[in-house]
Amino acid sequence: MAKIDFGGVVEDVITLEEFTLEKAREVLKNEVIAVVGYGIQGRGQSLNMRDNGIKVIVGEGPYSWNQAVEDGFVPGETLFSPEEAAKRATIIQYLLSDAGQKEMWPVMKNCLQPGNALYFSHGFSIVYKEQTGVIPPADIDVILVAPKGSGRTVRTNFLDGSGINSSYAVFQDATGKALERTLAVGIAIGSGYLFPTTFEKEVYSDLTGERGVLMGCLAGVMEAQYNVLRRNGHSPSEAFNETVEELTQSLIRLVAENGMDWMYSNCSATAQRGALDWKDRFRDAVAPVFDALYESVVTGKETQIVLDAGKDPNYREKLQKELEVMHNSEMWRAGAAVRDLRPERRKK
Ligand SMILES: NC(=O)C1=CN([C@@H]2O[C@H](COP(=O)(O)OP(=O)(O)OC[C@H]3O[C@@H](n4cnc5c(N)ncnc54)[C@H](O)[C@@H]3O)[C@@H](O)[C@H]2O)C=CC1
Ligand SMILES: CC(=O)[C@](C)(O)C(=O)O
Ligand SMILES: [Mg+2]
Ligand SMILES: [Mg+2]
Repeated sequence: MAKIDFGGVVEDVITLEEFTLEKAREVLKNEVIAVVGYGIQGRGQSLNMRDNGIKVIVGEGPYSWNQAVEDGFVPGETLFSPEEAAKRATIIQYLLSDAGQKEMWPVMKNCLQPGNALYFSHGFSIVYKEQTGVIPPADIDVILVAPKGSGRTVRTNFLDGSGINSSYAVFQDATGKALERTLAVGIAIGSGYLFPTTFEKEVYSDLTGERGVLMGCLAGVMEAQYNVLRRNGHSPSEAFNETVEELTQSLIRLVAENGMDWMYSNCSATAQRGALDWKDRFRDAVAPVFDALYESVVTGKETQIVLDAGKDPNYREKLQKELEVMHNSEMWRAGAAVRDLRPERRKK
């Protein structure tokens, strides 16, 4: 394992150089991998494995069956019902939605043979077992590889050669081969490197991150700034440009490239002075919200909300409506018009 110094803390990382794709193929050569759930992650991970020369079958219900067929999975050969796929496999990648994993568990647990590996991309089902009832038998491996990105990017980064990083963990090692299997599948699904975690650490950090900076907080602070500009007489295009477009088209790219101070040092002295002065005020204003969020994650309130929502047969429809409200808001309609004006889009 490579030892990498992360800001003064030395951590282990598995790189592609030490666990090569050839090694992953060797480890997996006698395994049959079933991806159960052809959603955003299931699709990205199974297509990458197939392209990497790994034997993979898909288990899916009516929801994304046609998508799997379109992607070249053949009913009765490489595409089955979730139950049938799980029965045929030695490594079962359980990639139904987290609520779906709970619902299907009574069926799924009867499909598992001694020596199988049950694989997750999230610690949800295992860590919140009191809520989900997902308690695997003792004679199988229970492993995790969690790509740190959308399943859509798991696929597009693979196709453009950039890869994605993932965390990995072993919860239960029944065969003595759990770690080797984990790393092999991690590389096979297209991870550029893998860093160790536990199921618990993964789920706590993931639920916090997506509710926080990555999605919830991001959308919230953008709305707040857009609204203040609009209330003070700025046009939608000006408010959107100053809140979102400049971030995604310019400044966040500099952060991605070389860090926050790099972005700051490529902005004006005026901007730097003000941003440095306001940064701590924003940090301190949201800190209590982040404390409340972490608490809500650890106590299981967040996962319970997700599971309760999943029980509602009309939930998908309701979720779609909520996203439509966002889509149809002035801010994001202004955004669509701004995006259409990007020079590279107008050329097409
Ligand atoms: N979406 C993402 O990019 C990421 C997802 N994950 C994790 O990967 C796993 C899969 O997530 P997604 O791909 O987002 O899932 P998803 O929400 O797209 O659902 C995947 C599939 O589950 C099936 N499904 C949903 N509810 C079901 C039910 N009640 N019974 C039977 N099947 C049902 C559907 O057929 C769907 O195709 C989850 O554990 C998630 O937390 C991890 C990293 C990122
Ligand atoms: C993409 C990802 O890793 C998330 C945001 O945690 C998720 O989709 O659950
Ligand atoms: Mg995540
Ligand atoms: Mg997540």
